[in-house]
Amino acid sequence: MASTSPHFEGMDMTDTGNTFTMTKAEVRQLLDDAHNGGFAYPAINISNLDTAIAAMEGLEQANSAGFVQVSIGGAKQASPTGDPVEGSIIIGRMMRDLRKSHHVPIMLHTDHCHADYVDTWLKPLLVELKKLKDAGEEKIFDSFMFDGSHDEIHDNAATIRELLPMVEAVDGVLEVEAGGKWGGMEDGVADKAVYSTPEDVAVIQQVFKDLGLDEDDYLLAVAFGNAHGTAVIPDLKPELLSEIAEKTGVRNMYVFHGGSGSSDEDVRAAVKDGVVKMNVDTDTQYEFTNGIDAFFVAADGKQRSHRVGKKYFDPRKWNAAGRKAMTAKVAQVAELLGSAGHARKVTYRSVLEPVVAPAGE
Ligand SMILES: O=P(O)(O)OC[C@H]1O[C@](O)(COP(=O)(O)O)[C@@H](O)[C@@H]1O
Ligand SMILES: [Zn+2]
Repeated sequence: MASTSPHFEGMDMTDTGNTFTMTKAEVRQLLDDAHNGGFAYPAINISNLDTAIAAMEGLEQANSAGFVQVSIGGAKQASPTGDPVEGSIIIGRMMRDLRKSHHVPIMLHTDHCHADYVDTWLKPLLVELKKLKDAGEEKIFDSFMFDGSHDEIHDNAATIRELLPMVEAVDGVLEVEAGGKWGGMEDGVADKAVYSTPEDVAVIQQVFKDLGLDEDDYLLAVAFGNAHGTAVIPDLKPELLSEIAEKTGVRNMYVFHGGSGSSDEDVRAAVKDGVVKMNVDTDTQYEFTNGIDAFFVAADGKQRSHRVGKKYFDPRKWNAAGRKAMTAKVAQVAELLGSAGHARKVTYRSVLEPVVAPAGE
């Protein structure tokens, strides 16, 4: 039944009955906005309260929608026992609460789950999230990434086939990767650039088609010479994205992994060639820590004095400096990606309202 979105002003769409948080249909709408508008969303990795606030504040300041995401490393860090499932839920609930203080659409995402972690992270997490959903708890994550790019393409496809119903069951969107055959520089596996092929992408597209989904229902990372971390990117070929779209006959919702360290020119070219989401971790980590570093340089050693150094050694003070520097970087990424100024106005359920629906809602 067509009705107005509970969260986006003036948006006509199918009402999924989910009055809590962003629906899958709304995520799809945001991706469509980016593709049609020729821009991409920042996807910022976070690992704690301060980095989460910095990511969300940066998006808000830029008036940009975006993704805030947690990797397995971030999730383990957030768990007192180092369990990534527990950590994802802890940090996911925190992110869900934090975004309610903002007015831009913020999608909550779990980042890179390699095939090796599917059984210990993504699958058990999806099982737990379904239990929480069935108990009436407000949705936590909007999307999930499975990275099967290290596997042979049909093994990659088989895992996607297994995961999709589990992701659908929690109203989520799946991000997948049709990488160079064995991963490569993009995932820190090899030291040379790798490139996805239209044939590999077609295998992945078929999995979704078979399940009645189209290319706007999922996110697709491909290897086009990109690299995670601090690696320099000498052989980026953004034009490969357009080429694959043309050869496979569909536009694809492309994701740029390892956005850090890319030149502005390369990023703009990738967006022009169809990227709608760009992951950034290393560059925002760098800004956060450098903000803190500058704070301590200015403190000039006073933080070591128990008697006079309180306004320097108080963790709130130096974390605030890191947060401020990272916020500015996130806003800058949104400007570069062109998403700044394009956010739909969003209304989240208040953080003061219960996260478990009263019976009958
Ligand atoms: O393992 P970490 O440090 O949490 O970060 C990993 C993440 O970095 C991102 O690729 C972003 O890449 P950059 O760090 O190169 O910006 C994520 O997609 C990736 O999974
Ligand atoms: Zn990747």
